[in-house]
Amino acid sequence: MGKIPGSLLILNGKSAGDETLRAAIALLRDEGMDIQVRVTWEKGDAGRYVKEAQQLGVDTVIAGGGDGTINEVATALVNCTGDNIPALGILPLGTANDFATSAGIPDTLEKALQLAIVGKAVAVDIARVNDKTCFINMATGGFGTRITTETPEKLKAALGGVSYLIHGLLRLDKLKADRCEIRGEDFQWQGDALVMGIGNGRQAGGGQQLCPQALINDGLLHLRIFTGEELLPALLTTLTQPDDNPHIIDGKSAWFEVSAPHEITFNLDGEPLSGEHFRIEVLPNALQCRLPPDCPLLR
Ligand SMILES: Nc1ncnc2c1ncn2[C@@H]1O[C@H](COP(=O)(O)OP(=O)(O)OP(=O)(O)O)[C@@H](O)[C@H]1O
Ligand SMILES: [Mg+2]
Repeated sequence: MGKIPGSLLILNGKSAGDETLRAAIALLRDEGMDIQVRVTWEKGDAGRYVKEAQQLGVDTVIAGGGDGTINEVATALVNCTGDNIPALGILPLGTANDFATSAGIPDTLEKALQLAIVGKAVAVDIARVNDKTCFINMATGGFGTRITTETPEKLKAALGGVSYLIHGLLRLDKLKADRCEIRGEDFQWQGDALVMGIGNGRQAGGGQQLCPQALINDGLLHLRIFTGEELLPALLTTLTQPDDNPHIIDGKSAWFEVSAPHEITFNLDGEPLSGEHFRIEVLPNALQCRLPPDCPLLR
């Protein structure tokens, strides 16, 4: 015990049958690495395994899955108390993998595993909504929300990240702007939002760069609102020419408050949360994460 720092991989059950992963782990174990694996079945499992990981005294908890799995593991790490809190490693095995992709996590399984175990841990921020639910990557509301929450599992499996966009376009008739009011430090806006992204990270919805300047260790959240009366022209121009676009409003703040006269749904790292009022705040340096040295999300 103790000579090589241990890791506990929390693997989303959707990827439990991955033979390449089995082989990669066997290889690392042959090289002397101590890796334990736990498989999730439903929400809540990852949180319990993080507690176990802390009791085991491992140095790293690896989130093996998509943005939702990273979210659950990161949230549980932030809620850990004590001084032997493991660092977060990321093994992208989800559909969109927006956080991992924008953080520059290698896309081969072996390299990602290696980085997750021996990469340098740096302090990163997380965001918390209404003092309860966390997101490490992004909160999206409006149009983007409908895309992700309504994308059926089968379409996701068949098309990967692209399915979010295609599925969204197929449902254009159902989309409408969401009326809301948003406040932050030196920021206030009221109107109809088509899509709004509040980012600790940069991209969501399978590659949509909603907060292209966001950094995960600057103590700030970046906000981008896409506005417009007519949906299709606004959507096409906003996605294709982000600069000097009258339909785009940007903001930056350590916190944002979003209020709507009726229930709106935010999508936090791919998981929905509905309500009429949201206070979203950044928790600076909330956890340690093993990231590539040239990670574009670090300042
Ligand atoms: N064995 C399992 N089978 C199906 N779903 C699971 C299983 N274990 C956990 N989950 C659920 O999977 C969701 C998280 O999935 P995750 O986000 O990691 O993958 P994804 O949605 O395919 O990827 P991405 O978010 O990157 O598109 C959570 O809601 C969690 O409760
Ligand atoms: Mg997900």
